[in-house]
Amino acid sequence: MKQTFDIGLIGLSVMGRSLALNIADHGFKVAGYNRSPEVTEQVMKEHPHENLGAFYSLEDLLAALKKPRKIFLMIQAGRPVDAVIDQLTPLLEAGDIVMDGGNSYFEDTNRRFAKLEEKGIRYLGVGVSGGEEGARRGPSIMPGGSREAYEEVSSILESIAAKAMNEPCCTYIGPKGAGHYVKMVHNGIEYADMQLIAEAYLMLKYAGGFTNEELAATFHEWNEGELKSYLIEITADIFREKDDLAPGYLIDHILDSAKQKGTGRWASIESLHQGVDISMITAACNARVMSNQLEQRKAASGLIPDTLPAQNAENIPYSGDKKAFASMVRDALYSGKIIAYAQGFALMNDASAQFEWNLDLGRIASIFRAGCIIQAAFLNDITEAYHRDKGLPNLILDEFFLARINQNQNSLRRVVSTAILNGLPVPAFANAVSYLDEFRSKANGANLIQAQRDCFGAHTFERTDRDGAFHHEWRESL
Ligand SMILES: NC(=O)C1=CN([C@@H]2O[C@H](COP(=O)(O)OP(=O)(O)OC[C@H]3O[C@@H](n4cnc5c(N)ncnc54)[C@H](OP(=O)(O)O)[C@@H]3O)[C@@H](O)[C@H]2O)C=CC1
Ligand SMILES: O=C(CO)[C@H](O)[C@H](O)COP(=O)(O)O
Repeated sequence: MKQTFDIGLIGLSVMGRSLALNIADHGFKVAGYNRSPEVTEQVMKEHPHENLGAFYSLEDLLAALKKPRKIFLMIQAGRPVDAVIDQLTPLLEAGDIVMDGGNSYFEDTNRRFAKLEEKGIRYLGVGVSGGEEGARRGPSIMPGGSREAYEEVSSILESIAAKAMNEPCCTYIGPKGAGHYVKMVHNGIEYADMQLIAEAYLMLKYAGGFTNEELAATFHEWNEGELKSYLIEITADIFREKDDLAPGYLIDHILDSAKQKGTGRWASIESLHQGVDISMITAACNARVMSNQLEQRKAASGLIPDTLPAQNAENIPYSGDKKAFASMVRDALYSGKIIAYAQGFALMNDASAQFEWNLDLGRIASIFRAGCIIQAAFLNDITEAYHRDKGLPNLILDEFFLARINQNQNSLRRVVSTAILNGLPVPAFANAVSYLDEFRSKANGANLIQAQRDCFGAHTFERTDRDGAFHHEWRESL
């Protein structure tokens, strides 16, 4: 068989077929393969393309690829990736390049990288974001692993990536699993951003009495300013969608219980390992978990009133000025968003040091500007913040974001207090305030924790007035 294909794409489900067609559109010849042959047949029937060829065995697929062979896996993360790598390995040669574009756990990517490196096979863990539409028209791409291998596939990946200010939203991230790590944090930020938007919706709907049309108009207006982003844009449109199975709006017929595939949870678990506070991302994961407790929530809502009747009068959230109320929620959302992104970037900053990955956070922010789910106008501001200071330890400390936080923190506090007084759950907003206060406060109460630890376990403490580790014989003189 003639080796005429530039790249092999394994997995032709939603993401794989969209990427295959995107690559084919850019003039590269793509050899497509899917475990279930009927999927391949369907793709070829529904999306015929002069640069896309169908293959029904891995042997035939590999025989058709130019050397060194470039293979892109776009399959279910976890065991399937190991299974396919095991099938591919005996067919591969040293120098071939395997890329995993799925949402793989970065530690799995570290392991696969090392295993294939022993055989001289070059491995890239490639984070891809943008959903089906992004994959088809231009995703944000986060490749990590062998840099030398990246240089050989960069022309393909950079040509299919989204473009922001004429720059491809694709860059080499770092060694081993760094690309999948960054995708994991991207998804963690995605969870927090979505949770903040959901909480803003709760506030406007239940505290402010906004109708779906008013919600749509408000979110559309927000999308014209600093909050401009893909998630705000789709949210605005979601409120306008009419139901096709029942009267009214679709949003009001969707079960109040959110699913997750796990990438946000990985970010949260990893933050505990690393010792970095990403409380808003963790809160967003927990909010989805709690939303799944439908039976218990139903029982509890009948048992626990949202506010004490005597206090109801004080809890009236606003005077009736919907514009002013929306403006307060908007400012709170913007502050919350800054803090959520600050947490995600702080986690990556720490990983960069701990794993010696030398992550370029400014460049990472710049590839999030288009193509991905968290694409937002303010990623330009994050990019600029890292241009001002490459080693910025926390985004909140950048002059631009500091000014915005100081301008809007009052709205954030008012939204959280209004929500709490009215029994509306706002875990992401509440964690944003707590994080800010823990970050800015001169006193966190940790001196008392240290005293307790030393008292019950002689764990020692440091002093404010002299160096060293001290132990005190507590309660002896009492
Ligand atoms: N959907 C999305 O919006 C996004 C998805 N991703 C990630 O991209 C990857 C692909 O996602 P998506 O397109 O949604 O599809 P799925 O995650 O649903 O995966 C389906 C694909 O995996 C293949 N597969 C599953 N098990 C095996 C196996 N043991 N051996 C070989 N192939 C197997 C399926 O083949 P078969 O048809 O034979 O079952 C099919 O091609 C996932 O890792 C996902 O997390 C990343 C960004 C966005
Ligand atoms: O990777 C993605 C976007 O970048 C997926 O859309 C994301 O995995 C969705 O995650 P979950 O199902 O956990 O909400």
